[in-house]
Amino acid sequence: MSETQPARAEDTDPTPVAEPIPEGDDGGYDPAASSLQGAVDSAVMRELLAVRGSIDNIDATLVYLLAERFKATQRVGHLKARHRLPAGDPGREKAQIARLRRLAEEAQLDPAFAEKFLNFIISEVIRHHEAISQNHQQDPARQQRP
Ligand SMILES: C=C(O[C@@H]1C=C(C(=O)O)C=C[C@H]1O)C(=O)O
Repeated sequence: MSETQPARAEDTDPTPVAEPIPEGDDGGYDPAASSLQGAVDSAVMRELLAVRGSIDNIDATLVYLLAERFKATQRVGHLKARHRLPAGDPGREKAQIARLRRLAEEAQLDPAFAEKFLNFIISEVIRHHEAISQNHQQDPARQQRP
């Protein structure tokens, strides 16, 4: 950059930018990995792999969705820690579970599974909130506001 040119945003912006993932770099993931390779008819294998392509897309979406959900619940955790609120909120959970069970029924998903899945996530969230609260009590000044 010459002395006379104004600084560009990319020269001055301190926000770290993630390295772009090179196209086609799937971390060595083999979508055709299977213990059935060679043991099933090739047409059946082709159909299986085609459906598995959709499953892979759905699983990737689930990871992104969960990452966003945990970002949101981390914010709730910091808010609760700052205001000394309890990690869990059973009243809220009861309402969420009833709602998700209804949605699951509409979507032809087993409502018992939907409830188990939500409870599994919530228990992890509560664990995070307890840790955030402990850290906050030990060192309130170090708590960042995400
Ligand atoms: C995220 C919260 O904290 C806990 C986790 C919840 C969740 O993961 O949905 C719901 C209620 C709380 O037990 C909250 O209070 O909103």
